[in-house]
Amino acid sequence: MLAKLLPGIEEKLLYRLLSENYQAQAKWYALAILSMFFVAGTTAASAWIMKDIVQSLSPDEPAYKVYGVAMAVAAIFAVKGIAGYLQAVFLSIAGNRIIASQQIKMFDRLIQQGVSYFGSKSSSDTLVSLTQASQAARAVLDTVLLSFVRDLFTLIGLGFVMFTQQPVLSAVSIVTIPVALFGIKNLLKKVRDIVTREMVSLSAIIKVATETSMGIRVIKAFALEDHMAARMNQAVTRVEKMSNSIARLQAATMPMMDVLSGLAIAAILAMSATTIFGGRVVTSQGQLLSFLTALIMAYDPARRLASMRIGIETGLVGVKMMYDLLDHPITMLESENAKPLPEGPRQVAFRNVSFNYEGGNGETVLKSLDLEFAAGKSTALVGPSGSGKSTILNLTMRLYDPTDGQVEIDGMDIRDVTFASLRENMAFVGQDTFLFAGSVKHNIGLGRADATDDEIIAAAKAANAHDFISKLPEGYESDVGENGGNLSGGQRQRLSIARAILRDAPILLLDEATSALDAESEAEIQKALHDLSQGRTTILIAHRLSSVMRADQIIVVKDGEILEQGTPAELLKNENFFKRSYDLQYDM
Ligand SMILES: Nc1ncnc2c1ncn2[C@@H]1O[C@H](COP(=O)(O)OP(=O)(O)OP(=O)(O)O)[C@@H](O)[C@H]1O
Repeated sequence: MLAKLLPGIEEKLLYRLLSENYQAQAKWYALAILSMFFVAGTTAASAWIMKDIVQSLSPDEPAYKVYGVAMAVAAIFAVKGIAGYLQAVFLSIAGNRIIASQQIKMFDRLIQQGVSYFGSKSSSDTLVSLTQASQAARAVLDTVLLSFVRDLFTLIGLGFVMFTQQPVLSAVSIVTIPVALFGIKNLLKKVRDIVTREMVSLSAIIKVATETSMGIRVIKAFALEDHMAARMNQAVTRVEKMSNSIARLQAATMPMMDVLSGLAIAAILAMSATTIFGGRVVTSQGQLLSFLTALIMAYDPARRLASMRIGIETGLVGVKMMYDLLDHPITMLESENAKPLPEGPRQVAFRNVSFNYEGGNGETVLKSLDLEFAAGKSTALVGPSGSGKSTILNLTMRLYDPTDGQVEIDGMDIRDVTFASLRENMAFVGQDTFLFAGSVKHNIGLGRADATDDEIIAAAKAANAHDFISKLPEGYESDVGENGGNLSGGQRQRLSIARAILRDAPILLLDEATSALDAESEAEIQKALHDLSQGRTTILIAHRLSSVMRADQIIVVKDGEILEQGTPAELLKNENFFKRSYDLQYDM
């Protein structure tokens, strides 16, 4: 119904926002609405009582009447004050709950999304949705409620006072309403467009800020300070401009309403001296004062009601962003019939797998691959940069689904396996080691939720990390800094190896797991990883061929196809890609 009263507004969006949230916060909204009735009632009463104040001051009236009116005035304003306070508090409680619940809902949706979703959306847009959009949802609900309940009922109350006191003059003042609405309609057209552009610019500010914080080393090394400052300046200026435009549009309703009310009051005053049907329009001073007070008091709620659509339009831009995020189809769904992996040796196989990235350059990254990673054995993937090695690991972890064919573990299509079971069975160490905010212990402990302190220390020892951790100011309790910024690349890598060791999973995936280590540490960790890989199905990617030589099997991938395959010794026997790379690296 509301949407019908507000033609032109995105009805579905508004209806959905209202139906989902009013129900969830019904108690608080009911209390807020109840308080609003009191605010509306007491506002009308405070105008009505003007007549009694004037009349009670006449010398003919007895003193007790003056006391009575004085007490009534005190009571009306006390109730109005309390109701106003309660209305604001209840509305805020409901509003803040809505912000919190929408943020949680959005994050739940976000975290369920597959990796491809994050590739297609910028992190700054996501941040704007999480912060601004939920605030916008609250603002729209507040506007609708305040305007439709408090302002509308206040106006009805004041209109009642006006009509009962001065029917003819009230009829005259109503003439101004269509004029005001016509003016507002013209302002509305621009609002949505400007607010949308403001949100985009806001996202640009966040993007520059995040990039500055993440890439500060590159910025300093290449003296990009001015470049970044110019980008920030541009984004900030754009938001400033948009905000000013919105403020101008919103404020434009004020002078319009001011002029209209001034004209109405002047016309009414002039008319009060007029005679209609042989009698003066105004019969008593008290009634005229009541009427004028009601008219002046009606100004604010009328202005808010008139500009309500601007407020709603502004907020709905954010609400749309919020629903875009909430409604975005989950890009990686667990199958309805998904089951945990049964006991098994954990052989991994690619059956006729083809794959290309959505939003990639359109080229097929993996071409009808048939691969077998023997259970409990280690297989090294070798090949030129961009040949598809990391993509093979991505598909093994089911970060993406094959475009064609299937990936199997012990003969079971991994699309039929629960995510929990799939992840439980795998440990991964990548070239970009990511650490989370918190202590060293916390970061290693993420490998297995129930790990004891002793197990964490044992994993750190196995990853050759215990010595450097012990030298940190607070040992295992030391903070790693944002994305491990307090640690060196090699130290971060050792922590992520410790995390994988702790996980103790039957399938081990290593993507350049030792790339950030110096030769000495690398040799030690190679040994640790080699020990770890014993009895586990291990797939490792390494550029240094020394790491590869320990593998049971080598698969050479080029342009998404298998070029060569065999044990290291077998491959070295013939003239081939692997042999040439080997000779080049060892300068033979
Ligand atoms: N998220 C992605 N979106 C689109 N294209 C991608 C994505 N990740 C990789 N690619 C493309 O897929 C191809 C294979 O990349 P992949 O990372 O698997 O190669 P790689 O053999 O592991 O390379 P490197 O040895 O350099 O790490 C490349 O052409 C790359 O540009």
